[in-house]
Amino acid sequence: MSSAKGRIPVSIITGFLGAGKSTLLNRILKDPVMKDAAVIINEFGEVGIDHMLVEASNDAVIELADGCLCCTVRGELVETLAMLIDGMQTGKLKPISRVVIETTGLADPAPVMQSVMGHPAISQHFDLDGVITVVDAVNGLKTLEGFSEALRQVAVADRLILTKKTLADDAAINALSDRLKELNPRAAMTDGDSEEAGRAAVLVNGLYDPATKIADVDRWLKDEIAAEHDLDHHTDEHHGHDHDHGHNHHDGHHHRHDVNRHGDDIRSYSIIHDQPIDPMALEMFLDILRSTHGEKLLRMKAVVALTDRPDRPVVLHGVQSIFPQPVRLPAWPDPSDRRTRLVLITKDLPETYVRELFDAFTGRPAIDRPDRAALEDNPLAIPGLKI
Ligand SMILES: Nc1nc2c(ncn2[C@@H]2O[C@H](COP(=O)(O)OP(=O)(O)OP(=O)(O)O)[C@@H](O)[C@H]2O)c(=O)[nH]1
Repeated sequence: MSSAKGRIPVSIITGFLGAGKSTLLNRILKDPVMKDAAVIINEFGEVGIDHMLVEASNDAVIELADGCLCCTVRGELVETLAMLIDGMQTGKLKPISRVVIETTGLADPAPVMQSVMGHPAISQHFDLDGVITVVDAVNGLKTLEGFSEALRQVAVADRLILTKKTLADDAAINALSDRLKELNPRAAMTDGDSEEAGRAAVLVNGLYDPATKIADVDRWLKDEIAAEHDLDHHTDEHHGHDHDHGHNHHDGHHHRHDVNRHGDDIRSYSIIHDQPIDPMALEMFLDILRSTHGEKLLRMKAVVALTDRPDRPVVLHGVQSIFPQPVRLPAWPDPSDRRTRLVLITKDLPETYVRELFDAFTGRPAIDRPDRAALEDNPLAIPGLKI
């Protein structure tokens, strides 16, 4: 298992065409903290002018040995990241504190996230810190209705930044905010006009505080925040599946979030389990989920208690079928809360299917459901697999 020590956080700034990504990036680059950051403008091979619009200030750029000032690169992201590692290892580049990638407006962020997380050589050096999605208050709602890329950008975000609020009326802003909370109740929401939006701190959304390298599971999973939202709006939707774990933050731990009203089926929910899990059972659960429905798994984050070392939780995250090597934490960040917590964002994948699969492997019996032994024998035995 890998550790976070010495790894470089990578932030992805995404958002639909014209939402304000470059404007935001320009502001953030003025933060002195960004002086050792590398910026990659991901053009996906298109001829783009975005890189010319980023006013890289002297403080915010990496000096390459050949005198090239700004690491503004088009082309393959993996090659670019590999080039950064090579540059640092050979001393041609000074150490980079952070990488920021700005995607094109039409990008599905998943391949960008996978480039950071899925490549063995790259994921050894870089950690996906988070996805920051810029949403335009004027056009955001329409864009979400018309473009699946925009939906995905919002669904996988760790933070949403709402721009152009001065150009929109309150009713439109409220409608958009509600929709964003439905699609992604766990994302932190930042006002694009605020001072905060222009600070490098908005890029910090990962498991580790880059300064201390200490894991902040609560901030990363944000399941408690989402739970409040769920309880506010969907108190009648909990199904009878809760576990007694001795915490009283909220009554139920399985949060159904129905966002079907626009015809999409993006859901965000968490699974909580209070007993340590057999590592093999976890592996089988993930293997089946990935191999049968990987493309529907927009994002997953988890902290898991395993039976082999229940005192040292394992952290994992994944995008579609790509899961980097899990990280073993030295200890539980909050020793009073040793529950396994999985947060999933899925598209067209019924929540009950994921729950039943998890329950089958973690040994919670049910009369009408195959258990782990039956699934290992025949993974197709799980009901709903043919969805
Ligand atoms: N009023 C207002 N205008 C904004 C704001 N953010 C961006 N803009 C304007 O919106 C336009 C598009 O902004 P960009 O930063 O280029 O947007 P982008 O997302 O990088 O655009 P693409 O790269 O084309 O996808 C520009 O004219 C900006 O000046 C904002 O918060 N308020």
